Amino acid sequence: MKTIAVLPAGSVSDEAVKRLFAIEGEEMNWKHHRLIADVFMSTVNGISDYSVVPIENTIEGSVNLHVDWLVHEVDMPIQAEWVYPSIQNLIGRASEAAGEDGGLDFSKIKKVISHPVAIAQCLQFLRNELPHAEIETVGSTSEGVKIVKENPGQGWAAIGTMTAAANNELDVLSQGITDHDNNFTRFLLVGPEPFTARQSEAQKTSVLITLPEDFPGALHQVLAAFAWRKINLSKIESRPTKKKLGNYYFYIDIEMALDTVLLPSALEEIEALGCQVRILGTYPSFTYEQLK
Ligand SMILES: O=C(O)C(=O)Cc1ccccc1
Repeated sequence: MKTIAVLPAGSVSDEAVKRLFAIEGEEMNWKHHRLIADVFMSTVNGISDYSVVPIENTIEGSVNLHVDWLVHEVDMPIQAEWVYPSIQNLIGRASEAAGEDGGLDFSKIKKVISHPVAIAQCLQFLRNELPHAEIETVGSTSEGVKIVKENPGQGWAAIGTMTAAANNELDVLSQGITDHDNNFTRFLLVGPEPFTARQSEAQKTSVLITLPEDFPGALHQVLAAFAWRKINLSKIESRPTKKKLGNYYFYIDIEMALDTVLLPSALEEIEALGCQVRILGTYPSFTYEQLK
């Protein structure tokens, strides 16, 4: 039985990983952690086999804190990626937000608590509907819902999943409040062993490339090494190396497994240019449709 470290029950991550492992005959042991740092450390310390990391969102783009953990704090390969919709809801007590006319009056909600990514997904809603409310960030959406549950009578609300609302016996004050439809999150499964519970034709490899200093056109040559081999890149993003202001590495997702001849030769060519190449993993990629 595999042990999986993930944010608390009822979080988007928890719902998402249960979808990935909804396979007949697979039994899992879940370890819930309040903070993403502890989710990572659980596998680093050998307590869990895999950690679940929300890495990118349709609205927000990369979750930089999580990318940085993956790159700077731990050295664990990515073993799978999958996509899961993140549907957010305003959760609280209808009795605390009751208007004079019997409907809901959001002006009675004094504070909204949630994960920063969930707040970012609902900014317009918050601006339009609860402009007066204080915003508080916590380690996960489900933690916010739990805090609301434990503090009745305060006029507090949380942004979270329907599962978290049900788990905590709270009311859904507004359903589906993200500013854009089609709001999906890409999750990574990281850990020492390959993920073999499901197969996918789509394979990806993620690498970090650091360019040599004082080499005009280096990025162009890196991209050329992929381009002339017709290797598809699905993402390229620069992030600070944290060593010196203005120094960056490139985080690149390649739509190909590392076992094909083409990709190792492209990476060799890039190293020959004087670039540093670090492989973050080569792994299967699952769409939401594949997991339904
Ligand atoms: O806080 C959660 O529920 C998470 O799993 C992190 C998150 C938050 C918002 C969108 C996707 C993941």
